[in-house]
Amino acid sequence: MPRLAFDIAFCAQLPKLQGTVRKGVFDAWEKFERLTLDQLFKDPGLKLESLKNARDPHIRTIRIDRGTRAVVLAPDSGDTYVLLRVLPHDEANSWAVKQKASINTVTRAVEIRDIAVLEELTPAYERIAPAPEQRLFARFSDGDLSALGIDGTTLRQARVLTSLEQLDAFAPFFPQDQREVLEYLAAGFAVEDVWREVVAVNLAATDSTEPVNPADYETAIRHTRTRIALVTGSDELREILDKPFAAWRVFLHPSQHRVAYRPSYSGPAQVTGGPGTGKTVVALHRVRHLLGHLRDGDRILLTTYTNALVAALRAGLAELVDDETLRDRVDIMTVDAFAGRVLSTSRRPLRADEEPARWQQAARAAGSTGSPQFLAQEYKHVVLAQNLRTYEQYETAERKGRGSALPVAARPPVWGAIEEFTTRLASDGLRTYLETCSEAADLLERTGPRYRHVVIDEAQDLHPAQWRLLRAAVPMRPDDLFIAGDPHQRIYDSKVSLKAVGIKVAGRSTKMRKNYRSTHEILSWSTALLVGRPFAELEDDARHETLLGYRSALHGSGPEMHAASSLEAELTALVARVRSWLEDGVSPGDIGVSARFKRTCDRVAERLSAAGIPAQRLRADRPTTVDAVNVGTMHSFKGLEYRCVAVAGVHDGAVPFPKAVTPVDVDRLQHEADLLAERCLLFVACTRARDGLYVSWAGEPSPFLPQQGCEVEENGAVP
Ligand SMILES: Nc1ncnc2c1ncn2[C@@H]1O[C@H](COP(=O)(O)OP(=O)(O)OP(=O)(O)O)[C@@H](O)[C@H]1O
Repeated sequence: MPRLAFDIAFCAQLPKLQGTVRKGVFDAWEKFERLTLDQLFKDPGLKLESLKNARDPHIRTIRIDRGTRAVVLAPDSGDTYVLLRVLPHDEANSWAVKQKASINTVTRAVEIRDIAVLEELTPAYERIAPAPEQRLFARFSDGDLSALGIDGTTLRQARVLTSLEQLDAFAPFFPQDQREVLEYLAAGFAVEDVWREVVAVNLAATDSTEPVNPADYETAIRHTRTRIALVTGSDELREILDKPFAAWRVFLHPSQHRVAYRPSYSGPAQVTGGPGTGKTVVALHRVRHLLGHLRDGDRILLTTYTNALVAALRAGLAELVDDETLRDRVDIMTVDAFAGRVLSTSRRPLRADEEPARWQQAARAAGSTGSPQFLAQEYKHVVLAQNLRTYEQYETAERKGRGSALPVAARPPVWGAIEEFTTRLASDGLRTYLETCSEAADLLERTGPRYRHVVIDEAQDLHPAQWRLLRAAVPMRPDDLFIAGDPHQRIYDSKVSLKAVGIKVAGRSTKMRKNYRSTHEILSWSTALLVGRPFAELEDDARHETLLGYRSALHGSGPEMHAASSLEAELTALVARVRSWLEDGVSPGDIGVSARFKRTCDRVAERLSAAGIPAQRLRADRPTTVDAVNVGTMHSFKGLEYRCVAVAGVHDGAVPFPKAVTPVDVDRLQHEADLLAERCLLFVACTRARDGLYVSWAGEPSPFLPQQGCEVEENGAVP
């Protein structure tokens, strides 16, 4: 019986396709289910056409609706066809004639390459290439490359390349598995690592050790589980077409699948990786896996840093686990909310803006000369972080990570101020979030854990007191903690390693390197914001994390910069940018605008609304809306994503925000950590973008932005 399968590149197009086109795809799939191959070829509605001048006779097109066609792989053998792309009529034809399908004899998967473009590019690059020994892949032998699945044609083409930029130019046209191998090698990985990271994970999706038959597409399509979805029923297809989120459910990359669905980990496990590498997706799948093995009475805590992310996780889990009773066995909340629930306290959490005055009072009462900022940091980063309860403990405590000297003789008044601060809070019916976490951890350490598994997303910003609480929430057993995080996205001032809080993940840690969210152009620009800065690992702060091999398979236009002469002019240009995204068919809910300050966000939302563009401030319980542009601070954008993102107000004096950076004379190390956190904040805001990124400022640009080296143009655009 014929079948129509779907290529992952088509799924990536889905969010942008009109409803009528999706319906056309559904109808076409149904015809494949109903008709014989012979009938399909004769069907007047489908028009399964071969193409004149096609580089590969197996690449054909079918009609989807008036003016739209799908390009399909229609092999000679077997009766499974693969829908590769859906495009306007002429574009579909001109793309289709240039493509060639083949079966990778090492990974056993089907690959598609733009053979016409590759053949056109190669001689031009060959002419300007230096001597062979100076080229990009000179250090790899033909044998090594062939063992990794590079075929003769790709080998000739790859051999002319001399730089990463040239590889980037070729990459979108190369066959998919071979492209990945070349990108890993170019990023500095050894042949064995590439085998393990790319080839072996793809092979894991196959079930055969027989020699590969390069003409047997039926088998190869089944083996291409990382890129081709075989849809089993109309409900499944409807779900994929209606909820793009469902698409990655089908296409969980083998490296993600391996981590999420490993039957069991002997202890805490960790997944790290740059923005958009699917850490949240993996964490959600892990919850799904654990749900399948829960014993009676067992529960799971799925926790993260902000309320907006809680809402996103809740929505994500609902997409992934249909059974409501099963979902009810997962508590999804922030760590702070969990602490509040454990303590069931009626004390009100202290607001950040109330803190300095209270520290001032406490210092005065205790005769301490420490500034409110110094005392607050001492309490947070030394006392609470090390869980110090008595002056004797504090007197001898190491102040690791602090950049200010505090001789033992100077400690009594500091301790006095801290005691004064906490006592006054309690008597006024107040509490700090971290104090609550610490007290909740004490309680659980006494009364025992509440969960069988704890899964943590955005783990990089958690404080040691929060870690102590999570550790106490689950017994030390296999599969106790599953941790997802990225040290490059630390935007708060806690810098703690898992090792320091006694959580050992050695041997159970995986790093994701492939970004599924942003285009290569957005990603490389954003990554450059962090280049050259040291990032301590989440696992062990004595070791450094890198973004080596971090890459995106998606291509698109690069970020746009806009320099304005005043805030008014900046807002006018921003409104125009948002309007042009809308005119290009982007829906309002797919657009996010972020800024460093709430007041800038208010101005942006007002200006958009005044221009007749629906705009809404992000709310903790509703991270995105479908019918309005989402406007929020850079902090509130953590963990979210939008098709198009504008980051406004990126001027000197705002990014970094001086008040968020501890002065050097208060604490040198904290000063550096705060500056880095501000830099990461800009990185986080920019990496929320999938297809379009726009960054603007008025006056002097943020020193974090790459040098613009130009005057503000009349229209403000930076060339
Ligand atoms: N295997 C996959 N194939 C296609 N898309 C994927 C895949 N895995 C994840 N995605 C998509 O990539 C995007 C980023 O995923 P996710 O939010 O899990 O990344 P993350 O690593 O948690 O990001 P961040 O750290 O920036 O918050 C999402 O849109 C997700 O649906």
